[in-house]
Amino acid sequence: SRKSPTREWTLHDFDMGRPLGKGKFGRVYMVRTKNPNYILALKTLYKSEIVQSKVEKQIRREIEIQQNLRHPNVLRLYGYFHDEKRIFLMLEFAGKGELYKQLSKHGCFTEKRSSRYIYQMADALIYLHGKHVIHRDIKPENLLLGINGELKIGDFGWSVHAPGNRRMTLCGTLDYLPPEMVEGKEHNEKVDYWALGVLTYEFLIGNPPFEDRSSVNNTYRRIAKVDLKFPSNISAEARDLISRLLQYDPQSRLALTEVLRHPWIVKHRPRGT
Ligand SMILES: O=C(O)Cn1ncc2ncnc(NCCc3cnc(NC(=O)Nc4cccc(Cl)c4)s3)c21
Repeated sequence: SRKSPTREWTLHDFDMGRPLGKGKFGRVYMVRTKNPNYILALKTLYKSEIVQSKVEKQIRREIEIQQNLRHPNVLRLYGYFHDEKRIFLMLEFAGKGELYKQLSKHGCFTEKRSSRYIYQMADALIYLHGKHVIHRDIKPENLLLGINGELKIGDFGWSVHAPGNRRMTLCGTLDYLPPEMVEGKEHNEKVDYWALGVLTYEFLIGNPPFEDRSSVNNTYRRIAKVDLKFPSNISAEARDLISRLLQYDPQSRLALTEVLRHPWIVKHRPRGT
């Protein structure tokens, strides 16, 4: 009895596998559908916690947005269902797990590995922005790796349809916020361009460019000032790309199509592509 994507799913449709990790709102399990045997990741979210944290609207928006996305570097959300206590997100299983675990294990990535990830990010962002979706929460913690090491953007918990200017209850790291959001101004998809620059920096150096572990206010100040410094071992091309993305003025940030053609990206592409 193949389930049509729209028919109600229940927990009985799955064989439970190993836990993959636990997030703030619940655990993620590797599961398998019964017939046919299809592997996926089941994220459980407790309704009580969602209500307490007032994120029910965000979850609804995430489900509405992510169910319509189809891109090799965007984690699929196949569907969802709920029981009296929990909501379950049926997600594509990312075979190589969380990218940030690799980043903390290695400290930082090589220029070749970083460049290939940034190419995939730019390609996915062109797709998302083409559908007027701003991710707004690009950071290593929200990136996963598919079975062949390909990057998958997950967790659209903060994504919105452009343009957004909702005051973000700032939870989690500020390191990826652009000046316009730090200053509470209206923002558009160019916030993802800035985050791509921060991500490139963090892949290569191992920490984000404006980090100040001692004070949140200093991080704000360094972002608003674009107080950008590079260690000496970063190639000139990498510095060039990062500097063209970390521009104070959103309109001056390098177009994503230009990122795909940037020398630092092209030189590390697999041969013949
Ligand atoms: O789980 C791991 O620890 C790692 N892991 N390993 C492999 C693997 N394969 C797939 N998915 C994984 N993890 C789930 C990634 C997510 C995708 N989408 C999400 N959405 C969300 O959390 N939304 C959300 C929650 C609470 C509030 C709000 Cl506002 C929004 S979480 C995997």
